[in-house]
Amino acid sequence: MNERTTADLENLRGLIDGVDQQLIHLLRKRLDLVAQVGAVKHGAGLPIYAPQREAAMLAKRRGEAEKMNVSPQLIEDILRRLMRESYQNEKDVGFKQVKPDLGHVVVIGGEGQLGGLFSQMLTLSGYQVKSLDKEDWERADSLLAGAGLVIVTVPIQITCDLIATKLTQLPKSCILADLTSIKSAPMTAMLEAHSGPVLGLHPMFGPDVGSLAKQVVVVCNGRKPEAYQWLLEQITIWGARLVEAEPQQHDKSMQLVQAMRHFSSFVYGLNLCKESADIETLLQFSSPIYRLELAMVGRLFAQSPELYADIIFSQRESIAVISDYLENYTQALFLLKSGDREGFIEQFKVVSQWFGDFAPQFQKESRAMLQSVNDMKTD
Ligand SMILES: O=C(O)C(=O)C[C@]1(C(=O)O)C=C[C@@H](O)C=C1
Repeated sequence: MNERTTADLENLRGLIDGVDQQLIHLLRKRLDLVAQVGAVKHGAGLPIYAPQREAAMLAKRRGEAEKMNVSPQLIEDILRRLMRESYQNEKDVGFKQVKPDLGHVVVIGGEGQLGGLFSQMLTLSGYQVKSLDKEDWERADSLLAGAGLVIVTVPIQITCDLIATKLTQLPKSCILADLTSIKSAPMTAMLEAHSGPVLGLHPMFGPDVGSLAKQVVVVCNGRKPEAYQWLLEQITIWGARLVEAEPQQHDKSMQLVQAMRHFSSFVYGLNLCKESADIETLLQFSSPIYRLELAMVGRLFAQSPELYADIIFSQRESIAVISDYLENYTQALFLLKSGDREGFIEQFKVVSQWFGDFAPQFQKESRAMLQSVNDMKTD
């Protein structure tokens, strides 16, 4: 680089630094305003996530950006990232307490990760939360006495047994709820053990989400829904979206969404391990989609094996779903072994048609994800 080029670059980079510094000031200003919005919402009991406001704001900013020859997608990406920050910050202000006269809440398994998250959200909403874990059963009677809500969030294999043996003497008006990732068996157990209000919940997210904004919670109505409407409202104020489902319908979907998905990720990892694949090399040659896929599989093995075993082994019906997958794999492999390229293309077209409009929609969504993966690269 000659001296002139160096000087020009230095000058321009100095100006860019100035603009970026102004951005930081603007971000600070926005965060302060969002904190004020958070306080107003907290007072009024309004949900942290305001989809209509977001849609209207994004549409306006996109239009304004376009007029100034700035990519509309760029401003949308930036604002979406900023709003993620808003959810996090608004959460820390706390939430309106929908049911101040509830009495205390007992979270059975409160020291677990998901139990901890719900305990935190309830505490941020002004409830008195007591945790009942393995070592606390001796004092269970005193912990449970006068409870307005009991939430069960223990490993799946012990959930039903625990409900049936330990939760038969709850106060009549107490709400009994669970967060188990299957719903039929725990719902039956809860309805048998307790004659008061019963509610099945399945949070469709892991405990590491920063906030509940936009996250989905599946709701299975058990008994006396009028008694627990406040809890559903409370969860909505935390920003989550509620999706009602019948327990059987939910469990059937979970065989595909969870058991089959996690099982095939497990086998993917197992295969890489048995093939002694060199991850460093794989990453070196990886396209963003491969890196993302590897990250999705790899993240499984950073978590608890017991948790995944519980999810995969929780429904015997999953075996049929996973066996079907194996059958389809075998048939597809046969196409390859027999050199049936035409057969493969035929099958591909059938599946494309079946995906319909979702295929291009998923392509668009994944493009944004892949670009983020690429942005994260540092070497
Ligand atoms: O306007 C609000 O209600 C806000 O909470 C602020 C804000 C934002 O960051 O602009 C954040 C979350 C909402 O979903 C919508 C917008």
